[in-house]
Amino acid sequence: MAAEPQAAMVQVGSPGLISATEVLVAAAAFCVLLLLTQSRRQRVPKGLRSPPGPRRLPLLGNLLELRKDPHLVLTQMSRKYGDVMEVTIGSRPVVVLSGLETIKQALVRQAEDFMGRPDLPSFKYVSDGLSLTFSNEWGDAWKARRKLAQNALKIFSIAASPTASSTCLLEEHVSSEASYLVTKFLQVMEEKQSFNPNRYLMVSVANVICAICFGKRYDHDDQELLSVVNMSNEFGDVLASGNPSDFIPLLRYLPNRTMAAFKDVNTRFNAFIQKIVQNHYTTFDKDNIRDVTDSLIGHCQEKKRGEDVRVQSSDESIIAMVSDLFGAGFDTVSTTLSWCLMYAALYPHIQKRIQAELDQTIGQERRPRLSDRGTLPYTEAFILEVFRHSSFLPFTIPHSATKDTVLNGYYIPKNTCVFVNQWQVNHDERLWKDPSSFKPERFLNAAGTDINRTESDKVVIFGLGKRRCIGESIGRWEVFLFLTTILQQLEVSIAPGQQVDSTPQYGLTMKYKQCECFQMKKRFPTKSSA
Ligand code: HEM
Repeated sequence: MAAEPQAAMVQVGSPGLISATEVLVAAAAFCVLLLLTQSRRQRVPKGLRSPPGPRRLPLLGNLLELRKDPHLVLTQMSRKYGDVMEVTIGSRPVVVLSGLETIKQALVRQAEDFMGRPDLPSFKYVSDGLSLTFSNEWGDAWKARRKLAQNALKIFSIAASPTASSTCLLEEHVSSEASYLVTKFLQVMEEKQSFNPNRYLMVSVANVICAICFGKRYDHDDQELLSVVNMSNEFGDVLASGNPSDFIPLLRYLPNRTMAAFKDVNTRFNAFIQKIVQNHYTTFDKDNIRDVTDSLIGHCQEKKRGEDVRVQSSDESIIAMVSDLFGAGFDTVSTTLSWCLMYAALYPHIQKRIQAELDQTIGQERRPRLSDRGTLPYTEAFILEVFRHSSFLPFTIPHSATKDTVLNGYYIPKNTCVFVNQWQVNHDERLWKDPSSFKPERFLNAAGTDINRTESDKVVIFGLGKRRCIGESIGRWEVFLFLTTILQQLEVSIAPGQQVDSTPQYGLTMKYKQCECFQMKKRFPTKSSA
């Protein structure tokens, strides 16, 4: 017997079901959308093509396919459609870039064309739309603000310390936080059989960026700081590439708990930063610039007196810049370190090799220094492999085309949203032998004595080009110093009988499922902590 046609299910006029008018309106809306999509496609200039991509459903586009682990799904699709492909999320076309060479072509060689940010609704909530990172602004004023933030950050982190020229402020902050962290881990181990180190990692790393930006540190039990660092997951869920609420306009008008929670998180986060910045304004002394916040306030006041209106920064934009640096500065570094500890625990033989290198090069008489970088090739190779294998930032923050442009022969109209798949590059079989295996030695030269720079340059985790992370050096240095300080003193393992699930959970930064399953043990009896 033939199946009943779908339309027969619609009981015209009966209460609670779809009325004939509604069916007609829906059909009309569908046709308009279809026409809009068609007209978009017809706008491709003669001789050019739109990027290829999978078939899409009306209204939803490819949303259903991208619901879970979009970085993996898009990697799979790129094998079929190539390094420049187009998917549709809701009704919005998104160009997805894969392949190291294609990504370099877009973000480095055609940097101006691809340096924009899309006007996604969630991005507008961050710092009330003034964020350096998420606002869809990239003109001269924005470039000047990015430079300003970069300079302030450099002066209060990696530039030589004014008190001790052989070191820098970052080294001072990280060394003391890392030593405190080791003591804290050991204290917790005295009370528990096993524990979750990530809470302590997050506070220690947050304290480093707090010291740089605000000139202050918090206690590990400080409730205010804990509530702020705990917001990072809520940020990461909404700001991750492909969040449906950003792409389906209808969802914005429905009661939407994720977006409501996101607004609330932003309000609380802004209030935290605003309070600190206000306090800096009250105690500001132009002859004693204490930290990044002071430096930005000083610049703002100077510009108000000066005539260079083009790069003037408002007080609100200062709060936004500080929020960006603080937000970007702790979640990324603490997530890297939490992956480092997970890999060290999962691969004890690799951990032992790092410790042998540390013992041989540094010994136990002194703590690791930044100047030890370059003398610890295996440790450096391990960190590179953690970046590559976890690819915990699977996509950069979404980009957008700043003008109509052409990439690899494909036409990409102005304002197209662009996803850059870092995970794909770091697992591309064309670039890596056995990409799913965790093997730090892939980054060593044949003699095992140095990093093979050709290999290390293929890892993409900080983005590339004009939007490349402005905290890259700080991030790399912090990870090195925290990790070496921890592994020099402690043996990290998974408690016997405990199950760990190290599957990354999709987000702006991917984390593994938190567990109270780590054990740490002192490697040597206490010696000097010089
Ligand atoms: C391991 C540590 C880190 C990683 C893996 C990382 C990675 C990234 C990535 C992938 C982006 C986006 C690039 C793009 O959209 O193309 C980014 C942007 C950014 N990062 Fe980082 N980051 C790290 C640490 C830091 C630190 C420590 C800071 C500040 C202290 C920082 C500040 C920023 C800022 C302000 C942006 C926005 C740049 C822009 O939009 O122009 N990051 N980072």
